Amino acid sequence: MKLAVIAIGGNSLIRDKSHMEVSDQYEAVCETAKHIAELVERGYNPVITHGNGPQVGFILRRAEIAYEMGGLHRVPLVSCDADTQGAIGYQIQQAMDNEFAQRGFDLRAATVVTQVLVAGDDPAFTKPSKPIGTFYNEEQAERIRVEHPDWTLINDAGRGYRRVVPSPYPLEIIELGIVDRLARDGYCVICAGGGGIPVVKGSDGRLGGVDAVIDKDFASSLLAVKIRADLLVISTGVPMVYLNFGKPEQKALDRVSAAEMRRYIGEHHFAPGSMLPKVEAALRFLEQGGKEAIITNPESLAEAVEGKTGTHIYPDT
Ligand SMILES: Nc1ncnc2c1ncn2[C@@H]1O[C@H](COP(=O)(O)OP(=O)(O)O)[C@@H](O)[C@H]1O
Ligand SMILES: NC(=O)OP(=O)(O)O
Repeated sequence: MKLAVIAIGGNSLIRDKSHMEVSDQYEAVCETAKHIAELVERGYNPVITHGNGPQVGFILRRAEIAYEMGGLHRVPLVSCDADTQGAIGYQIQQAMDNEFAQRGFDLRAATVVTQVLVAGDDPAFTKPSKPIGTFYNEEQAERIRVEHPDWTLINDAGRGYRRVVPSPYPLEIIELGIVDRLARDGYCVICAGGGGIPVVKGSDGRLGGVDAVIDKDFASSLLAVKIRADLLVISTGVPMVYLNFGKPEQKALDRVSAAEMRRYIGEHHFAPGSMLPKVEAALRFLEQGGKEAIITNPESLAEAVEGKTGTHIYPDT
């Protein structure tokens, strides 16, 4: 069986502002699980990673409000990262197991709490860039700037304002050996949730958590390289990547070489913080031995793997 790393976007698990309940997310997870199971029918063992941008922001804010109101303790961002691995991992694991049982597959899902090593002196710690939590409109953003002068807000790809936190680059997946073994033994592994729980190594070799949110596309790309995956699939809110996205002359990309993609990056076709890291993550996988990367949305997964839709990126020949 071939190994496919499938990275599910945090935003793609939240359909819209009127569907923000945990049950709504579970519905989105179940829908995505169906499409991932279709990949098993096409000969792939899925290794599933997921984002946590919206969810980690909600958890952090909930804890801050409880602290501000008095009575409850603070919760560090790194603990919120770990919480998202448990909560989202639980939903994906249950949804995958239900799907496998219904289809009569002899396959089980297993979630691995995953730590990812980052550099303590990564410049990202002084330049917050990872959007988390709620999208705010202009008026709300103005109020937040006054009420929370310590927050950094950015305009997230024209979709609204969001709080940003440091996002250091993933260097090493601590539980890689376990993930690799489980995947090669035929388990459907869910790991590196939210890009992994960021940790640094002290001079004594001991690991310790740091407050940040790693980009799950970069972590997924590192994972795909290290487990020598046959395919990296980045599942997000759009069926394909576009040139001139959102403009009348928008053009979908179906099959492109890494060199072409690099040229489009230079022409600023991909929004930083949303599509750009996905394209860069795909390129990193291809530069380090990967044969194919696909960017598409959950409902198009099976058709994309069959080459009927999605954006397929190939290494330079
Ligand atoms: N050139 C582009 N082509 C397609 N989508 C783009 C492009 N530039 C920005 N986007 C936006 O990026 C989004 C994916 O980023 P995001 O929602 O942050 O990812 P995630 O699904 O990992 O949470 C798409 O849904 C789309 O709205
Ligand atoms: N951690 C992370 O990259 O999450 P999103 O995919 O939700 O942005």
